[in-house]
Amino acid sequence: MNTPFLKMNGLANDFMVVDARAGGVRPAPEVIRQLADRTTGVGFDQFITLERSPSGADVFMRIDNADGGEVAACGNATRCVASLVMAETGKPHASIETRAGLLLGQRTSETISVDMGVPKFDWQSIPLAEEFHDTRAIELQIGPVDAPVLHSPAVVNVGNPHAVFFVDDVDAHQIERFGPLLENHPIFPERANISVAHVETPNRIRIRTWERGAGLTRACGTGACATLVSAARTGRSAREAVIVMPGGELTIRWDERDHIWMTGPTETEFAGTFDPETGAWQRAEEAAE
Ligand SMILES: N[C@@H](CCC[C@H](N)C(=O)O)C(=O)O
Repeated sequence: MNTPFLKMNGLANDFMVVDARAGGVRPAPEVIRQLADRTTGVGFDQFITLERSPSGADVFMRIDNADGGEVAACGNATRCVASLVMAETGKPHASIETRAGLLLGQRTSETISVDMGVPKFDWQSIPLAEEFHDTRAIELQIGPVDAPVLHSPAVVNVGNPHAVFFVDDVDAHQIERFGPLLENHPIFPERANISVAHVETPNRIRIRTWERGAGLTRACGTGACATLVSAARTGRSAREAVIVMPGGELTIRWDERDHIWMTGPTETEFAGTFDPETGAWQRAEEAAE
């Protein structure tokens, strides 16, 4: 049980972070699933491994969902990693390489801002299993054909695939029930993250997100980014808004260069050690007793 880790979160969307640059080891998928369990494991939404960047960025961030599947983007974790790198280097900025591309983070007073890159709207980039020329509202619905519960989502790739259903009340829908159905719908060959969004004002949107590979989370950074660009491109919101989630608020801005900026807090909860082979773990303070 000798591999150190940090337990961190961004608005209660939480992560187990391991530094492989310092000898840490990324466990096998079945051990990640075991560690993700909130009763016997550390409990988290994503497992984050920091590696040396082959492209000269400050760090390469590898992302595994709680189900053990590797994915290319994680907004809240990107802020947490940016915070760690800036503390390490003493610089007010950080470059983070991911499978979705190079992301730049910067400290802004008490929070962290990250340039999450440019959204992709074409159906092949989401990706979708069939051609849709207008991805602002695709033909997908849940419920009776003549009275669908949810329908016509906007879809976008912000480093990962998202579907956003615009509704009048995000708490009026059983996202725990329809989330898995939509996440695994055949229209999404790589599955998808599913959000319901209520545009309260052009600058304030409330969302709940069922995450691919993690389920219902308290916040989703890429979900917030996907929602903002989908609301703005359909004329429902401005290009900057506060996104309100059960775990807290993010400010998302879609700038004039088509880049999405995400700003919000990060938190380090505790340190610990674990065995990457067995999944045994303990908090640092327990080890000190
Ligand atoms: N919680 C993350 C999203 C993590 C990955 C997502 N579940 C996926 O599978 O694409 C965020 O804050 O963006």
